[in-house]
Amino acid sequence: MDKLAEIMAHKREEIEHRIRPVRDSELNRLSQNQTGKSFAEALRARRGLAVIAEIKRRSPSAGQIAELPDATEQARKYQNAEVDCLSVLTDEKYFGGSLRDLWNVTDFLSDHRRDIPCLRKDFFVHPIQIVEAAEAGARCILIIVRALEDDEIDRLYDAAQAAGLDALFEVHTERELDRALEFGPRIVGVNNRDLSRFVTDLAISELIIPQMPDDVIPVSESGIFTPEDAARAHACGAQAILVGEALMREEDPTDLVKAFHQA
Ligand SMILES: O=P(O)(O)OC[C@@H](O)[C@@H](O)c1c[nH]c2ccccc12
Repeated sequence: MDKLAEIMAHKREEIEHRIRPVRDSELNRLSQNQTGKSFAEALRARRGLAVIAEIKRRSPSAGQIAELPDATEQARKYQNAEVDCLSVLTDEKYFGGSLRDLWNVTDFLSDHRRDIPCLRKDFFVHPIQIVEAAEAGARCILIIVRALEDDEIDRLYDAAQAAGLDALFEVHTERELDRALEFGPRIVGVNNRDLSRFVTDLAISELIIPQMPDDVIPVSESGIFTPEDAARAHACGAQAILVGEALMREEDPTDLVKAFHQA
């Protein structure tokens, strides 16, 4: 079994005991709590290349990246570095994150009156995870096209919209882009990393981003370490980059974020 299939199988099992029917009325109520910028608005507000900074302790491909007992410490660094959005990994088993991290981070941001929208980065399969995301203060969820059936994507995207959340559609091939576009996404990320084999190649963004229609916000994800990498992503049309490991490894990410913004 490839790694993504293994993670998805685990995720389906992990959430099984939390699954219950989720009504539109519940999602609509959640949408009323939201304040501040949406995820898409924050990306569009940046002139030049927007930066989505990820809080990630470890991953199946990189192994251990950072100890980080408290996710808000990293959120503070990212906030000071003036990133445009945050991505908080909430998967425990493979990435060492938790839903608690997301709650802590969004509490921290609102305590400091910082309007930085957060993505709940996890393997979404059921609308209950969208309820959890919205309750924890996320403004965006992730839809990994390769990992889901069409009817699951439909159900997740409908639920996200009912809850007032954006969805980042993640693709890795041209075929997956075509599939994603059927759903009318507003934000599409090209994962430069093949989640089945963990090979990373920026040429994947260079192939796929130019094929996106003008009304989507193109994001280049994974394997971006240097300002030159960011410039490559920007040059092929990315409006935003999603960066985890490179920023997690900086004692102070300010200079690197600045260089990414100017790439
Ligand atoms: O640490 P990197 O190489 O900068 O990558 C960040 C992000 O793109 C990556 O963590 C990621 C992209 N898609 C995912 C889906 C699930 C978990 C993680 C991911």
